[in-house]
Amino acid sequence: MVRRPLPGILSNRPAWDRGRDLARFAAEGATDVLHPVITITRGLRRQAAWLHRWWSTAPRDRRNTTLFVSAATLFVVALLPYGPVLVGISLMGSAAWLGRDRLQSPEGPSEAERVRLRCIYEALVPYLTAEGDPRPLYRHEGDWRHAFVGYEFAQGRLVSLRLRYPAYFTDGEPEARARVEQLLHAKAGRGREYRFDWNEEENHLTLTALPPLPTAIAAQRFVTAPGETVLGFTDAASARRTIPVRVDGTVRDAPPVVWRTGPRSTEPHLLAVGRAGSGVTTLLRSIALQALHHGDLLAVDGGGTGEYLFLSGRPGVLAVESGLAGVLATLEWAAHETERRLIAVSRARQAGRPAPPDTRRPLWIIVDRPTGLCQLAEAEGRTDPLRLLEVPLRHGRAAGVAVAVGEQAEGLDALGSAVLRHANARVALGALTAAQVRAALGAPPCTTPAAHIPAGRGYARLGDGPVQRVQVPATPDPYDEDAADAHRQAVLGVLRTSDPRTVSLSKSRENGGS
Ligand SMILES: Nc1ncnc2c1ncn2[C@@H]1O[C@H](COP(=O)(O)OP(=O)(O)OP(=O)(O)O)[C@@H](O)[C@H]1O
Repeated sequence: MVRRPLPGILSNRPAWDRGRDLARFAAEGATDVLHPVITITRGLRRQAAWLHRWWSTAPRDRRNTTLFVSAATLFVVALLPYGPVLVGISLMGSAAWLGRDRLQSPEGPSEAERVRLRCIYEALVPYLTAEGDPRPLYRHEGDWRHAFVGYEFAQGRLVSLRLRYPAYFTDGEPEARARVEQLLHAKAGRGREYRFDWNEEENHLTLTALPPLPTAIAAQRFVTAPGETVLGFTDAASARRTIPVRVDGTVRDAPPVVWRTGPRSTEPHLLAVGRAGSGVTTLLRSIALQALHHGDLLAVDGGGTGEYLFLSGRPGVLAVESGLAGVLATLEWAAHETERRLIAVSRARQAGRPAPPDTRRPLWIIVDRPTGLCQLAEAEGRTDPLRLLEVPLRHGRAAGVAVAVGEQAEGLDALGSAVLRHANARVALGALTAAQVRAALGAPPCTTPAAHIPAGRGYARLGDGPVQRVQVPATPDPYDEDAADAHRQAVLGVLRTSDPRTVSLSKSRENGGS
């Protein structure tokens, strides 16, 4: 009888060799048997990670809506016959699909990406190492994997990088941060905007390449409550909510920067600064259009360019002035009106009555480029227009008067203390230096400058809040023939909807009236 040979692992090889083979054999067998479980677990983990990422970046209102819809769907499914079983099977199926081995896309960075990461690591060595550190995180020929805890590339370009830094790095000093940010900006690829999030508690820095903000949103009636004004649109991650906007004939959600005015506002007045042609007038025009839905408006055109003349004679527009005499008369009236409202409101409050109706409609004072007029007033020995603006600035909040001032960045110092003290909603537009943005907002810009800055692009800061990127909606002078026709028509469309005569006419047409 022929004796069959024993399997290799049971042959007369050394005992330790056989032990190792047995262990490998058992591990391979277990992996084969448990493969579906491992795949599904990996898929579930990927689903959970995706959900966590979405949850931490989505605006709160969207999270609440999704939570509500999911809970309602689960409730309905639970009532259906076999509903929970079917949901379980679908979940496992999608987890198995997500968790499959993706052999085509090998884990880890490609050779070119590894070279890029190593280059960034080496460049950071002089900035993040201190003499005497026995185990430096950053050292020449060191391992970048210990320092870079997360990274992402898209089409060969770095789009996010999360790095650790030693606890002794002076991350509280703006200059030290700026040095690291400048270096990363250069190494990660110029031409894009980057945001840097410093986590001082955990000694982590996250760099994120930001996509440009959309520039296609034009003037329109925004879905806001009374007292809310949309200054522009920002990143989804830094907005608390989204609002529906019409863009090229379709409606989509966009995250707005909303400025609140009125008696409970902590930033009742606004100051916008920018370079020439950066879009300050456009922002003030956009504010004026929104103001007309609920209030009355005074417009002072200090530049005398006639860019507010389209507002003259519209319902709710009390005056549009550009000459010094007219401006002084208008601002004097505004100061008296503020005092009158203040007295009326205070008397009503003392008598325990609600504020009288003639104080409730907000009054808006839009002042574009006042410093030129101040110079003129001084030369002619007349009252300083900014001095007349002090009463609305000081008492406007209680009296329902909101002031929005626009000025060139170079004229910031000439604005006077009342504007700088009371106008706490701030916007800085155009290609300003970091120092100019800091002077305008009281805080540095939250991103590196973009290579191309479209008109209406900049930063906004409400009070002591965070600095946000902002893109002002395109709101040209409708009589400006150089502006896009669609944008001019959009402005005229908003004016029509805020005209009570047009609104009542269209309502009566809808009701079949003549
Ligand atoms: N958000 C925007 N979207 C599209 N175009 C804009 C936007 N903001 C401004 N523009 C365009 O840029 C040009 C300059 O805008 P604007 O007059 O508002 O700037 P400014 O800062 O007031 O400058 P100026 O000193 O020339 O008055 C205009 O042609 C305007 O239509």
